[in-house]
Amino acid sequence: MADMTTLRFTKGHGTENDFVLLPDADARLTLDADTVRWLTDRRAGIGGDGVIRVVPTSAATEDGVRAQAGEAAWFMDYYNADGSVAEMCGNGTRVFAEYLRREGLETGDEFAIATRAGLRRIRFEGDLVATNMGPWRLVDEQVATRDGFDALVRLDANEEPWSALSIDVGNPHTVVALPEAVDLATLDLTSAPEVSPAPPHGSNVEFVRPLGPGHIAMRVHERGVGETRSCGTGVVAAALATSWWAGQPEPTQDWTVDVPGGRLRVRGMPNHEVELAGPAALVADGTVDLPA
Ligand SMILES: N[C@@H](CCC[C@H](N)C(=O)O)C(=O)O
Repeated sequence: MADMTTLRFTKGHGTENDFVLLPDADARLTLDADTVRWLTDRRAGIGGDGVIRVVPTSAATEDGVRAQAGEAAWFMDYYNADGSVAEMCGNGTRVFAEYLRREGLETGDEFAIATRAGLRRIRFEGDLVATNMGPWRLVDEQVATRDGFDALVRLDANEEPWSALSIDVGNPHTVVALPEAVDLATLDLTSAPEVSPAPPHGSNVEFVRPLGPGHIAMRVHERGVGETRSCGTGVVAAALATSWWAGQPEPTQDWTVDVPGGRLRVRGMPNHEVELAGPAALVADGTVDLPA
């Protein structure tokens, strides 16, 4: 359990991917998996897809995070609902940035935040928050270049697997090109899709349906969570995969990605980087007493 019993929290979401934010300016909070699971429980706790600890970058325990302290004052310490630690969360970056500004911890329209996947640059753009998601890479470039796909995914052991592409955007993703005959809306994502070859650290899995030029719909099964109503890194991976399959390895147009919780924009940037833009909302503040 954490080393204190009453915690302040803020609840926020980005396209209904929802998080419990825990301020920890003094870096006194140690989160274990039980505490995270309890906080994210939608019946017994507060409820959320993940927990974000808001902590000074200089106080992070990981060397790779502390190394970002010169450029980013605050570290987005991210946990999935099952208590596992994740490298990155695209929707989380916007909610985290919105929180930092509301609390006066950052004051400009542009600043950087620290994540386990490296520095992420934030830009406020009207009602939207844009995050430079950094560089991305194909997990198996050789196979992906030759075949367009490098993985197989199935939801049901009795069905034929679907072709997929593995992309790393700071965290692992497997994007499925859904056959036309399959209805995206009625896919059963209640259990984790089977991915082969099995990714060494698991994978978030996205299911994509093209809707028109530069426009796709997506549903996602998140590693460490289950189906969520949005996943920012997943949206980026889905746009990159669709662009790749269309013969455009570096996206030159904006992609609009519809998810059950809303709409996000993906934009190719110089130097093989990609930007994600969308809304961020802080909806509640309170205190919570952790069970003994
Ligand atoms: N919802 C996030 C991704 C959160 C982490 C993910 N479940 C993982 O384990 O990699 C997003 O918006 O990117």
